[in-house]
Amino acid sequence: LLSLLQKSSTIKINNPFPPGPTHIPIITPIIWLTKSVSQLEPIIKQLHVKYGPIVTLQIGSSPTIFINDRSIAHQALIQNGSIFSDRPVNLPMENFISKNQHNITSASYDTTWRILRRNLTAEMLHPSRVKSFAQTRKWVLDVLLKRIKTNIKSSDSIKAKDHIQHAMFSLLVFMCFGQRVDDEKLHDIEQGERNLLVSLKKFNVLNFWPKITKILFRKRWEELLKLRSNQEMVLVPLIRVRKEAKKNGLCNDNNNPRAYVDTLLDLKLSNEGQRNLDEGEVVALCSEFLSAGTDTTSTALQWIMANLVKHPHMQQRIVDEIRKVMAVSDKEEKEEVHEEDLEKLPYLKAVVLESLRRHPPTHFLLPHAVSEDVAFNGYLVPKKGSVNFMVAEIGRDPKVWEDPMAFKPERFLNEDGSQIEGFDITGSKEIKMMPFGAGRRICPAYNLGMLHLEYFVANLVWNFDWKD
Ligand code: HEM
Repeated sequence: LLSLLQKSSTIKINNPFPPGPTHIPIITPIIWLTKSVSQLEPIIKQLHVKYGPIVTLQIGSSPTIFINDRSIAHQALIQNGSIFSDRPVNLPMENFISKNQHNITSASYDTTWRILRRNLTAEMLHPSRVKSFAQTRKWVLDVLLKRIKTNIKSSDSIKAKDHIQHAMFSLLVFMCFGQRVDDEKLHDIEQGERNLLVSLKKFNVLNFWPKITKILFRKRWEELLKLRSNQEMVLVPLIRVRKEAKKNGLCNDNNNPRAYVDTLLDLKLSNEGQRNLDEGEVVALCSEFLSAGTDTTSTALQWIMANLVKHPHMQQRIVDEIRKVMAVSDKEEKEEVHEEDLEKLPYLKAVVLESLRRHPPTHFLLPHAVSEDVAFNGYLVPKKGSVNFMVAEIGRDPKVWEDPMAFKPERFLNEDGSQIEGFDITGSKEIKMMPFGAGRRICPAYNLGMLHLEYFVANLVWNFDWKD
């Protein structure tokens, strides 16, 4: 199964596409295009059973290759990372939203991507920067606990999902714009983001011959323009407020940590004549920050809490672990589990990891692409097309995980309850699960994501008993 990666003009002639279902031009590509990701997933699983670990589906105008084997994923993303780290060319409507791929998620694997990604990792995700938002996390936690308490007073049951989403969104909005916004504004921002994301599929038709379809489907095109301008109407004032504050030297003290938008306003694109980002590009990057960081974390948090409701003894074990670390006999004695305490809570971490393995919030990565046509495991992976990885399947490989469908945090612990040494969530030596991806395009915020999950889960179980 050794990957023989050839790069030559004979590749196309000598290597077929990976196998897949019969392709009937125009008809099957459109059928696949109309399916949502959740409709496609079971179909692709079946294709893997029939054809093996690498399959092709012709979705729309280009082939989409799916890989469900962890070793082959490692070969692609780590061993051949420099080739498999591109993104497919954006469809015209995606380009419209991402400002011509001027954001991290959709940028080609090139200098612009490097500049934007380095800005995020160095300026926001460096441990010292993450620490500067500890007060913000505490504030968000307080609001979350208060909202749940108020909810409990007025009703027997709570809809945890709404509270969790609200918390994650307000946290990311603060990190992005450096200010607390009221609930009404928060709602407007969230709606603006969600409406664009949810309705993207509806605008698919505009990707084909846009010049013509924009006229034929004029209403739809106008609707997209409206959604984009609504988003700008909400985000631009927040950006301008920060611009003014920066001019007046009001940003960047201890109570006012450097926000993501500050870093974007300072950023210079060295590959484009040292120009600054324009306002539309700042909007696109802020929007990416909010959408990449909120739904993923809040979905993961909901899965963890659901598992703790289902397994009360695990919830109790976390509470006992916290009690020991905080050296208190009763929950009521100390309200907050501090961030510094988290590293002393191996069982908590094991629960979080097990939930990310068993219920990764995204079942696929973002689509990857190769930077040139390559022969990979005897197949052609064409430059024009995309490659994706079955994240959920890979984390449930029975060759790595005994009884893979069972929820067993102990997998991540030694017999004595301590953390197993050397488990690497980034998969650089070996991929055993990949909730954050792997390789050069791995989620740059995987440490921040883990911190958010551990901090909020610890405090949610410390403050309340969660029951069905
Ligand atoms: C539990 C939380 C999170 C999970 C499970 C998660 C998962 C992922 C996954 C699977 C990818 C795709 C990797 C690929 O295509 O190979 C990704 C990319 C990304 N994530 Fe996250 N993420 C989380 C939190 C966050 C947060 C909090 C932020 C920002 C503050 C963030 C920012 C990004 C960005 C910018 C990318 C694009 C990276 C690139 O294309 O180079 N993520 N994430």
